[in-house]
Amino acid sequence: MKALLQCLSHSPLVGHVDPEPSVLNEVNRVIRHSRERVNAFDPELILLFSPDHYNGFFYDIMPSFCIGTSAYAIGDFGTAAGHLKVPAKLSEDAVQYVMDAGVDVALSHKMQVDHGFAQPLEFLVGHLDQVPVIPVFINSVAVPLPSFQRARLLGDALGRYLATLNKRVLIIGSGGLSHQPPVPELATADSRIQERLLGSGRNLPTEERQARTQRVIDAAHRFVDNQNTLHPLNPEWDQWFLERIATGDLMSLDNVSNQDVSDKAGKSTHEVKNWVAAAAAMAAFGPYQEESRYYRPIPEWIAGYGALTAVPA
Ligand SMILES: O=C(O)CCc1cccc(O)c1O
Ligand SMILES: [Fe+2]
Repeated sequence: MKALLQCLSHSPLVGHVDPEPSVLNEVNRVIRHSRERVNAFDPELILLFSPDHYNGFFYDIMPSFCIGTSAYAIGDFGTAAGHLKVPAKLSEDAVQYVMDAGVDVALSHKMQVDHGFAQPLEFLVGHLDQVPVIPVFINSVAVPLPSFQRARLLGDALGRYLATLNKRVLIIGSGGLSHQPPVPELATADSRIQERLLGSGRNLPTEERQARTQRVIDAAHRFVDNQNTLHPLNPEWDQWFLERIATGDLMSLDNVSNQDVSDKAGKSTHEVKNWVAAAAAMAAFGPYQEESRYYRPIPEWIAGYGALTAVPA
């Protein structure tokens, strides 16, 4: 087997605001099962699609997509900090391949990433530097956003690139599903936060980092008490989306409009484009089939929380 697809929601609230033990145990079993699956597959290379939450990408220059030849995780919310093990030459070749395929992806020789990248690596392989990983950023919060179709085409091009390498590749899509945590927006932020979104947030002083973390934690507690304090989770939308990914029905997602997703499922739901890109990359190896699926709305984590594993058909 040449490729394994693992899509997984992330939330930095894991360990900070947890659901009741029965739910937490259930999710931990799902994650453990996925980790065992990954371990059995024994990947030689990981292709990791993830968003960022104004920790590494800002409005000074905001690309739709970016591939890193080197990446450093900041360790927000207590997630793993440090350098990812990035195969620089393969990442750079991937950029060229994707450009030749018609998707003008950005490149970073010094990519700063957050829990979106670190959490799935921790959960699925244990460490940031365990297995070589090509990190791919998809802008999922800073409007204007790329479309579902472009995310699919990015994934397809990267999948075709990977298929030339003749390696066992684990393809990870990190993020989603329906959710809208309190991420600031440039249009409505006060001038201090605007400065942050324009780039000064790249290296937040400790107290500001703590305040930012606490603000999200407080919002999660309020959301658990009253699910109208943020955009409600949307299990129906999530299930519909999961079915599209599970069945490889990716083209039909091309017609999903960004406005519709924000309205129905919340503004951070665009993170699911990382699942779309990952699934498209998997499909470049040939037809795939779902192996396992999990879903549960978890207000404590401000997340429609899902996991989906697929293997070649
Ligand atoms: O870092 C932030 O400010 C937002 C964090 C955040 C919260 C809940 C679910 C997520 O998927 C997420 O990324
Ligand atoms: Fe996120």
